[in-house]
Amino acid sequence: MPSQLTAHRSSVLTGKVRAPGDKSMSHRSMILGGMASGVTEVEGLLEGDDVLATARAVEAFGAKVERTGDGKWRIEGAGGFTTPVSVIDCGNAGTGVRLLMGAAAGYPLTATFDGDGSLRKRPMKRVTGPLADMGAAFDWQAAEDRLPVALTGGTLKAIDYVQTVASAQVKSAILLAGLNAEGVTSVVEPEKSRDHTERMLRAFGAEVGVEEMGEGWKVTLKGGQPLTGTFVAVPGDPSSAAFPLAAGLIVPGSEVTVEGVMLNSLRTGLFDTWIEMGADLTITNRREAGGEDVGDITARHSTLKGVVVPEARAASMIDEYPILAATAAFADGVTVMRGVGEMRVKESDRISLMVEGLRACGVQVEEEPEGFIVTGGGVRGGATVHTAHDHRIAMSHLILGLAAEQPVSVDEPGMIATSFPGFVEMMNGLGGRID
Ligand SMILES: O=C(O)C1=C[C@@H](OP(=O)(O)O)[C@@H](O)[C@H](O)C1
Ligand SMILES: C=C(OP(=O)(O)O)C(=O)O
Repeated sequence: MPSQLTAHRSSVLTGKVRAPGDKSMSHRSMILGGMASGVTEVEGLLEGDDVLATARAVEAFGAKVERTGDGKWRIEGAGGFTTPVSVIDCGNAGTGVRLLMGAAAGYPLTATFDGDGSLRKRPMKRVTGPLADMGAAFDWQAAEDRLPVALTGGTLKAIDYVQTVASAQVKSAILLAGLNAEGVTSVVEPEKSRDHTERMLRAFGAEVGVEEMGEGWKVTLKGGQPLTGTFVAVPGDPSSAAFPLAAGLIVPGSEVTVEGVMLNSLRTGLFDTWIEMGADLTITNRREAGGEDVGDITARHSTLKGVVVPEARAASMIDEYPILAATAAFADGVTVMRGVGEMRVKESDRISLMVEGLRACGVQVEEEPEGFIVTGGGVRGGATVHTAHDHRIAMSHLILGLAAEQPVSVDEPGMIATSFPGFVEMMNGLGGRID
């Protein structure tokens, strides 16, 4: 991958593509496969750097992990994790490290978790706090709340945990630890976050309870339930499908179809928002695959208008605000994105980097502590955008560049491979010009 990539104004994008496998489900299939007894076969796994780091981690914890074909993996779990011989390096993946810490906490082992420069800046206490309440011990190696950290797991007690901000990573870490805790663990969320852990736990043979509570829910899990290896078919990632679809919406004359996209309603907030903005987005061939709703999505070039995104929708599209902001730059009027303070603790401070990048491209943007407001109406481009090691910041600005007046460049494009290997080839195959 070159040290910089540049997107040029492109004429028309057309064609059908398949999104890479869902990142959330791919991490979970590896981790649950490693915790389970017996063989788990996975199809459609996202072979991005984040998930490959999780695969290596699961192997280090004692499972046999083998690639058997394109996106096809076989995991032979040992029915639990054992002490690894070296540091567990989770690379760039918040999901990987947080879920792995939860999974590891319930076994009698010691492990040190680390990650790259971006992951070392992200808060970990949101997960280690509740895990410590359950009985795990944490020793911060450099600074409190930051990787690297050494975990000592063992006998855990169930907790009842009430989240203030909905986070699937926190919920999942607690549930995975709860699997090996004494008693019934519960997690209450103010709004519903993605439920892939709950669904996959059931597929591996565990019972998971769900009780509706206002806008959110309470998830319960009894400790001591064994997991048995199973078959997991991973559908296409809606968070990745968002990029070619966005290009279809903003490049005049375009029609882009992404096939096999997961349509779990806890992941589709962006598509709802685009439709409210007037996007010509159609879903066909709805079906069920791998325990999830799946469909093909077609995006045609559209005249978009600005909207106020409901704050309650944040959890269902938290990773999609950067690409929403890029499309909002081409809309008529103002798009208001609030209640998204969590964006500041992702691979980068995504609010501040989107504000900086869009402004450099001539877009009017206002920054708020927990959100940002984009005034659309055309994009000049003609800038090199700093991505701070963040794949979604890089891809969002490259898509913006396909419809901007002047080219848009991004630094550190190698990070795109964490979630979307083949992104550039896919976009160019549709008729885009990224080089
Ligand atoms: O559980 C998951 O797979 C994820 C949860 C989200 O994070 P939070 O739980 O921190 O909101 C999301 O941003 C991340 O990309 C994937
Ligand atoms: C936030 C993301 O991932 P993670 O938290 O796993 O690093 C993302 O992919 O946008």
